[in-house]
Amino acid sequence: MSKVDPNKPIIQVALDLLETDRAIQIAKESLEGGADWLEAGTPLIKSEGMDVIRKLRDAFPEKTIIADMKITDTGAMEVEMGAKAGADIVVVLASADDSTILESVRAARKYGVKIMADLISANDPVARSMEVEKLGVDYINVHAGIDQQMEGLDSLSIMKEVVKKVNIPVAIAGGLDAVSCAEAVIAGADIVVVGGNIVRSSNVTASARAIRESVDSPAKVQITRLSRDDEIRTILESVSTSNISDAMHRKGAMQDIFSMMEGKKMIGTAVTVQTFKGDWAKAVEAIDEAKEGDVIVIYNGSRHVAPWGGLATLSCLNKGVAGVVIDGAVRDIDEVRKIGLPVFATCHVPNAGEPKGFGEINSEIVCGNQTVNPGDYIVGDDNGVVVIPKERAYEIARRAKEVEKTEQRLFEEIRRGATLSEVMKLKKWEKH
Ligand SMILES: O=C(CO)[C@H](O)[C@H](O)COP(=O)(O)O
Repeated sequence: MSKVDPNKPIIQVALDLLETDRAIQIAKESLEGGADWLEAGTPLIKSEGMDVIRKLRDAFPEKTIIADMKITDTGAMEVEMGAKAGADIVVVLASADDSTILESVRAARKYGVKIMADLISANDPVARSMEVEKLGVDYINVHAGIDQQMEGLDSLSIMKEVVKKVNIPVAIAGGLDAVSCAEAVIAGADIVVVGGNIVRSSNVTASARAIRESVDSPAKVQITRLSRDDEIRTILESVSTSNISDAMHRKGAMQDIFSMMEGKKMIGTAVTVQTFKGDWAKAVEAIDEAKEGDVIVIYNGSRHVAPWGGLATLSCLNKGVAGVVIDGAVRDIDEVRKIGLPVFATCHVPNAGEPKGFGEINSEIVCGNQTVNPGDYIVGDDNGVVVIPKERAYEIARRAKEVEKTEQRLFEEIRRGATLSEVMKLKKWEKH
């Protein structure tokens, strides 16, 4: 049964998956890495029903099992379901009505299980944590939900307040990794709830072990703070344009624009150029406006006359510009390739136009059939180029990272011998 030793923080692995057999396999691997408690995540319970709790209980008779049911109503009935299926702890939303929390607590006492109250989306989480403690819950979970995390909410600052106000064990959840787990433990967390950074890892055991080491020796973990822009760029470095397209629900990919040099990745913030067939003045003037780490994004609209070539590419390299995207043609492709700056364009041709000077720098443009504003994040690789609106850059980067993690785990399962349709249970998830 569930106990919390103040000197040994608990790692609760959140099995946010869709299939029981994969959940059991990943649970085994995470236990090997040092995880303590197994949580049947909300998506897993919705996908497989309470039977997943029964199967986890059969597979891991000695382990503490949490049913993350996020109960909002009919507290007694749902706690009974969780308890009878074999859970030790049942999760109730702290934002549920007091009557639901009280009924959940009463049923928990009757069936010999504990209640964890999840503060996700609670209006005043610190005040609510004190109220639910009085209502009799056994644990509090300070939780930034997965969608909230993607928009930058983190649970640590709230948890630091909650631990000062309640006497019951406090869990923390929401995108935790080895570094944030260490910070949470230093700040007083008794339980760290980790989902994606363990269960979507290609090496679940190693990821769980890294969390184990960090919660057991948090002082040894190096904590670095990045600016938001650096954080976005660091995440975007580790994902592909395909991952980003998935994260954007297939929006954002430029049409008919291709890498002119295979194997070169580009990440940067847009300096936009609107110009006209072959007029290269504004395109070249934009190099002087660009800062290090920018990408020059040009609408030129001709496949036959290039507004860009080798000399402009070399000027960009000198300024630290991250790359160039042209809805139109590029020339001097041999020079451009030698220089090595990432250039993406519709095609390459020999013809240059004239520097007439029509057009504009840093206005909204359409490039590759996508709207691009100055400052939007532009990512290019061998798949093509995607535009991420600057207002959603952090969120999309985080979501793309989740896509990438999920794919890494799928690659690992296919490497072990399964086919893609087996891993994804395609037949089951075809539309009914
Ligand atoms: O309950 C959840 C989502 O509502 C997750 O289980 C919890 O947030 C932990 O997962 P992650 O570490 O991926 O955020």
